[in-house]
Amino acid sequence: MNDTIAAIATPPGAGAVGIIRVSGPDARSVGMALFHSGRSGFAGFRPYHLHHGQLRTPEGTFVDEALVAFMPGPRSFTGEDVVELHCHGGMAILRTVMEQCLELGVRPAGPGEFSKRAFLNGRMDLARAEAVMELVNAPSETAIRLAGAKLEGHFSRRVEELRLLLENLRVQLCVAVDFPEDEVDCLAPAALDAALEEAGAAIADLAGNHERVRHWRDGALVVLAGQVNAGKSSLLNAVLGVNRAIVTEIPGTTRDYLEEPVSLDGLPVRLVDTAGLRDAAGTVESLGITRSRELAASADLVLLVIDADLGPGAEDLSLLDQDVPLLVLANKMDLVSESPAWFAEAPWKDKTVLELSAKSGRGLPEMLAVVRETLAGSGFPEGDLLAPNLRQRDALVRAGEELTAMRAELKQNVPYDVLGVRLDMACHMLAEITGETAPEDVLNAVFDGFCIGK
Ligand SMILES: Nc1nc2c(c(=O)[nH]1)N(C=O)[C@@H](CNc1ccc(C(=O)N[C@@H](CCC(=O)O)C(=O)O)cc1)CN2
Ligand SMILES: Nc1nc2c(ncn2[C@@H]2O[C@H](COP(=O)(O)OP(=O)(O)OP(=O)(O)O)[C@@H](O)[C@H]2O)c(=O)[nH]1
Ligand SMILES: [Mg+2]
Repeated sequence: MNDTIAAIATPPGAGAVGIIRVSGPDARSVGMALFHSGRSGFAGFRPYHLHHGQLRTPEGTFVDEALVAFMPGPRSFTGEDVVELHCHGGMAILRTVMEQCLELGVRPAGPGEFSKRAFLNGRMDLARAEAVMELVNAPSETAIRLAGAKLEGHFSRRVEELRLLLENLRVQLCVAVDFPEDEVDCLAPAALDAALEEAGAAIADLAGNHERVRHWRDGALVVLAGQVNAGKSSLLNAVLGVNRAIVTEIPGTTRDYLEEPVSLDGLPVRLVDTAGLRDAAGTVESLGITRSRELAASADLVLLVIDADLGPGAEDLSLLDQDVPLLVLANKMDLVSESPAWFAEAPWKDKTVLELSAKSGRGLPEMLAVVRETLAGSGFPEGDLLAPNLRQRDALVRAGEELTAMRAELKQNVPYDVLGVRLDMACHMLAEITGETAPEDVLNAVFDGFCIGK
């Protein structure tokens, strides 16, 4: 933490502007060494101001025209001195500037190292650092809102509340151990059990939000499956409004699956077109079909596409055996004059069968509305804005398990001082969420998942 780090903070590729961030004790001097102001009166960086000038090598060779900002610690993103070099956004330029920084003794930052420094310098707690990354990776507007609430600290505050609740209980437990004869103030087993039940429910509720908002946060996996030639790829194209997938009248056109993000009125969906199912297929196609089946099995919703005119086949029936929500799409309705007879036959008569035509677009909006309704129910759960990520959910679950175990042991008259150990453990798990106490391996696991420059 005593050295100075730098990284390209903007994505690779050409852009209008590309930023290199430098953080650490030498940030200012590195900036000063590279920067040359055009102004005669320039006497050094003014904090939080953008200075216009040139970046040059020590030999005086021009590297780029740039804007440079200096933010002195501790009032900076990392809490250390920070210099930002706002260059032109070209990879060669940014690499050259990076090389100049390294010449000056700066070390290239590892993944998440800026955020890790911000955390270690007390600029933000662990859950908020993770929220920054969740914000960057947010696939939808709703995901932005979820990450935003976390970044603002609402989630951390709720976890803190719960931890204080448990710590308060811990104190009462200690008092009861130390003054067993003082019956008035001592925590009776029934009262302890009730308190544990209440805290456990609150923790479980918060943990449950992870799953409740999953579709909104990550996007639901919706898989187009069914026999060859049913019109799966045509439907993908119709939904996207562009000819993304190859469509031909030849059965077995799609071999590899194809995933595209779609927003259904704000609900993010990962729509996947798969290789059509059939028996007699070549090696490549068979491998594709295996993937189709795997995808259908892991989907949040399968859209079973059936050629309305030809009717379902054995492969379509095989998809019904899976324990996955499924809608039947009777495609090519433009080819039939009325609802085909197979609609009324088992097992199809028990299924939701939506009539549509990828060709004419008929029934498409209705189908998308049903898909959205099936996945999202009544809409975004407003009360569930405090959504733990996987790591945070697991910590909550483990804290909850300690409370459950405590209640069982309480029933078996396990002494309070022994129960106290479990309560300590539950508090510790909650403290790991905000990073109040977090072992090095927890921190590394969190920040290693970040990108370089973050
Ligand atoms: N150019 C640039 N844009 C950026 C960032 C950045 O580092 N650089 N950010 C990086 O992720 C995000 C903004 N997050 C930031 C959070 C805190 C501070 C900061 O300097 N805080 C100080 C001073 C606050 C003030 O004076 O208002 C502080 O909290 O004490 C800067 C950026 C998004 N945009
Ligand atoms: N008339 C009509 N033809 C359609 C419709 N949808 C698709 N087709 C035609 O059906 C044929 C197969 O369409 P695809 O979208 O490639 O079918 P697929 O299910 O992706 O086929 P595979 O990739 O082989 O599994 C093409 O000739 C399409 O033009 C429709 O709604 N009406
Ligand atoms: Mg296809």
